[in-house]
Amino acid sequence: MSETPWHKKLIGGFKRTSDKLGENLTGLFTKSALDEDTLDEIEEALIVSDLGPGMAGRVRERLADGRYERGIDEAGIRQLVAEEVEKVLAPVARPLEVEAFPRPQVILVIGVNGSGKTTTIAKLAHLFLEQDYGVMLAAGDTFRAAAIGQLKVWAERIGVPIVSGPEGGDSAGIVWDAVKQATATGIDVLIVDTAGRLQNKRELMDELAKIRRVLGRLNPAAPHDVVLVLDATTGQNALSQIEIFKEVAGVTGLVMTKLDGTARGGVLVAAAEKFGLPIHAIGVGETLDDLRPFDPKELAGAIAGTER
Ligand SMILES: Nc1nc2c(ncn2[C@@H]2O[C@H](COP(=O)(O)OP(=O)(O)OP(=O)(O)O)[C@@H](O)[C@H]2O)c(=O)[nH]1
Repeated sequence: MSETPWHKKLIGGFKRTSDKLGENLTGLFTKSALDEDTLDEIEEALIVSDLGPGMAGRVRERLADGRYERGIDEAGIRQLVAEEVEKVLAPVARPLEVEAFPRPQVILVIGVNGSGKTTTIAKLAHLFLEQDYGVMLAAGDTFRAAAIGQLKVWAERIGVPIVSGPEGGDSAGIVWDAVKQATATGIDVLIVDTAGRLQNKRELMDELAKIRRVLGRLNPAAPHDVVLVLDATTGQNALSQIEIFKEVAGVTGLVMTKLDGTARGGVLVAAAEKFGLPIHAIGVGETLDDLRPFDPKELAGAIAGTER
């Protein structure tokens, strides 16, 4: 495996998760036969590591199939976990591709405040710029002046145009202007920030529906992507957010952030297993280079702690 800075970051980012897994498994390794009690404890250790009941059950089954009659050590269990995690992540690992025709491809970014939405938009824009695409941002979260200001700062820093309006302005109107401008200037990707007021489901739903109607009038295929940003440090709460946003916004894919700051990285696997939605990228830090599409094998190794 290559020792790129990203690889180091990935391993470092998931260190807390894999350490926690190790902690939960400590004392369970046995050189004698794996009895029912030990299998129960291993299954439990995987569940409290946020990997989800499905994963825990499968690892247990594999351990119980007789092959490990003479026991298994920590490295052996980690290897099994890595294999099972890779099986779950491989089908959902799907980078965002720019393929809309006519351009621009419109990406709505949704998520609760504080999930890392603004930073993720900047990071995505940076990724697309690296691939030589023309990128524009739209400050569709007009609910808070700070959100507009923050996005403007990012736009300036990475050098992309941004369409914004005043606080309390009509977000659908901003999106309309942005699509017009993006089309006129040959932009490839338009990334739209949206309000994250999950507290008021009705308002949020109405606002997103209005944005969709406006977009649809300019291009029936838009929005091409509806990307939900999730904060991994919220653990199981991230799973209920997927449920709600799927209902109100028709989520097409996920980005999970802050995997560096948490021992709850396992929730990424639980989310993949429960919803099967594409996972476009993961965030393992605050800088622009900290968002990357991921390699399922590499990520599985980082989560299970087989790569250090
Ligand atoms: N450690 C870490 N911090 C992150 C990551 N992504 C975002 N953050 C930080 O999380 C905080 C919130 O991120 P924002 O991008 O402002 O989140 P937001 O969802 O737009 O939140 P509002 O601006 O409150 O709507 C910031 O301090 C970011 O630097 C990540 O992958 N890792």
